[in-house]
Amino acid sequence: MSKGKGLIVLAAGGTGGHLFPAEAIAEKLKQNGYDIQLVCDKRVLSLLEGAFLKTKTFIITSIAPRSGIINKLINILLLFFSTVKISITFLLNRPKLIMSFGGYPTLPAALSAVIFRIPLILHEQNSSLGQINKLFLPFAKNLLISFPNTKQISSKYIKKVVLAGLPLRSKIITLINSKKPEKNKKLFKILVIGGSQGARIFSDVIPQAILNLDQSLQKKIQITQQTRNNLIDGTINTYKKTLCGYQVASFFKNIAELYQQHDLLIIRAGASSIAELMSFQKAAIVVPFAKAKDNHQYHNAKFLSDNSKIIFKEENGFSIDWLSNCLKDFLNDQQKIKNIETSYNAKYTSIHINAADMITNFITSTLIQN
Ligand SMILES: CC(=O)N[C@H]1[C@@H](OP(=O)(O)OP(=O)(O)OC[C@H]2O[C@@H](n3ccc(=O)[nH]c3=O)[C@H](O)[C@@H]2O)O[C@H](CO)[C@@H](O)[C@@H]1O
Repeated sequence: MSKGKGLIVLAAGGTGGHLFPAEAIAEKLKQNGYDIQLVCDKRVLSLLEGAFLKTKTFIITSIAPRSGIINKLINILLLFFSTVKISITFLLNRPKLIMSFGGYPTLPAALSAVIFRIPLILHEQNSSLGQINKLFLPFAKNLLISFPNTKQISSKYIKKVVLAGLPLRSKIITLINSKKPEKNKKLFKILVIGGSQGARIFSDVIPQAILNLDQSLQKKIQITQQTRNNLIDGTINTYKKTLCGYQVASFFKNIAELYQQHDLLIIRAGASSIAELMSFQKAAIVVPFAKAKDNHQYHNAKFLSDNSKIIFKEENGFSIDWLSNCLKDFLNDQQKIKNIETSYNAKYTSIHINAADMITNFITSTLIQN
């Protein structure tokens, strides 16, 4: 039973890219006296932290989304059962509002919201509208978008669309607003992040590119790399052949400190990574995941490269030779880092920093109007 201002359900699943923006909103809504419930799938359970640690969580059942008709049928059946279960909890708990962050694990909560006529607000993290958000847009009260000119939104629903930005967790905002640490002039620090799940291409290319450099340049590099569990040993084995300093792990919880401490980021173009990069205004090489649905990472990276001088490199051009030359250029002229850091279009550098407050106010006023 709700003790505070009422219950709000947040639906997010699949990856950190969906879960972390929801966590940022949960923090704010809790501070504002709302009770929160989370609907997610089991793939993100290991990522639950902060506001979600003490939040009632409803786990929807599904299997990994693979191609093949049998897999699809099983998933449809499991999603149907989850919808029935969630509908029952909605009947018992009567949430005031459902906010859905897209991805198929949000389907049961969004569908239950439509069935019981509970106000539904959608949040789209990417520069291109995802399938599940597209499906529910006709029924939703509003669609909050993270980037201007988000693609794939039918002009019929344009009045529902509000540019809100991508909410960042408070532990990240605190560091964005804090004093930058002094730069270590002797070392060139590189941070490699492949989204919440790591990226194979970074383990295939980056250690070899560093090995290709002269030893005098290798010595100047300190690299912190996130990669998949099964790639950690291979990645470390190549770094052992170089003279660079290295740290390799499958996930770093202190991501904001790492952004602050490093000179150059090599990252995928997941929406949260892009929003964090824009907010920290770091030098970066951005390599979109070519198989992302509707090529949404390409569009995220394109928006960023249209509004800064970051290096936008598609997967097919991200080769060992190309990266060795690129790193050589940075090591020989570190002014290049400064040039990128100062190139961000000021119009968009604070949008994501303010997004959690903006969205919380939006939800509060939506509830007052109802
Ligand atoms: C492969 C894929 O399709 N990924 C999608 C997924 O996000 P995915 O989780 O891959 O990527 P995002 O960049 O959106 O989010 C990653 C988040 O994890 C954090 N992080 C990452 C590594 C680490 O060691 N520590 C850490 O804290 C990052 O700071 C960031 O907040 O959903 C996003 C939102 O719909 C999409 O834009 C991405 O394209």
